[in-house]
Amino acid sequence: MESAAPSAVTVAIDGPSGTGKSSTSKAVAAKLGLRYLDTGAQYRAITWWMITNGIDTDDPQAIALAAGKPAIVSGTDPSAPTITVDGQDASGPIRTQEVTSKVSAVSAVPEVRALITDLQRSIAAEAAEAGGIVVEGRDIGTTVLPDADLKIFLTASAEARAARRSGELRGKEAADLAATKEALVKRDAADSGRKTSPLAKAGDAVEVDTTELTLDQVIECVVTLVEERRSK
Ligand SMILES: Nc1ncnc2c1ncn2[C@@H]1O[C@H](COP(=O)(O)OP(=O)(O)O)[C@@H](O)[C@H]1O
Ligand SMILES: Nc1ccn([C@@H]2O[C@H](COP(=O)(O)OP(=O)(O)O)[C@@H](O)[C@H]2O)c(=O)n1
Repeated sequence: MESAAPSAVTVAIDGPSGTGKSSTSKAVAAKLGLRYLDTGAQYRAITWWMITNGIDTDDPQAIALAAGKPAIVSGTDPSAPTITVDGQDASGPIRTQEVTSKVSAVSAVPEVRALITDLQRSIAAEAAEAGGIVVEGRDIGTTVLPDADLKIFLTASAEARAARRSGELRGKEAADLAATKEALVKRDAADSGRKTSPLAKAGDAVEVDTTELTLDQVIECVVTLVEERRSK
């Protein structure tokens, strides 16, 4: 007799920058045949659109008024995730230091969060019909998908996270370790301190400290947690 296909599963992975959310989520989704959504990329995309359209990113009212204008589309194949804004590939421009330094201000605007949250929920609902999804961000377990089957909250020391990030930047945009750490801690504080759905661990999330773990160990840990959840 053929074994039944595994039931659909929705996994929420949250945590601050550099804890390994993207790398882990992509690998776990690929291994388990799930879709993958990088919600940070969506906030970066709307920020990039604001900058290129001359909207003052220090003006929440101007951001709120413009928030509905760009069409942001995420491709959810974990082996080749994509992000477009008004049909244009935005995967490169959303990773610049300028976008990184402005994204917390844009993502704190409630109108932006409401629009992007709706988008995320519809992507997750569609994926639930096709095996499931790993969604990574800051407020997935607390706000976007409070009924997710499994919630993970990744942490790591600021030192480890800065070292990982500056390793990525080397040769591209010069950034020393101290400056990277300072920018990262500042962004954590902004994301954790905002009023509307701040970066936070959901009460029912499993916390995994990745400071002393390799990426492969983190992936294995999350795959095991998903499989345990699926077998219940
Ligand atoms: N456990 C780990 N040990 C060492 N490096 C890691 C680990 N997890 C992720 N990385 C590396 O750190 C960088 C940031 O990881 P990423 O997945 O983008 O984090 P996040 O999405 O949480 O910001 C990447 O270069 C990634 O390869
Ligand atoms: N669910 C989410 C995801 C990201 N964000 C915002 O988007 C920014 C960029 O997220 P990201 O996941 O690309 O950041 P990194 O972890 O890659 O540095 C964060 O600093 C938050 O301001 C958010 O507010 N809510």
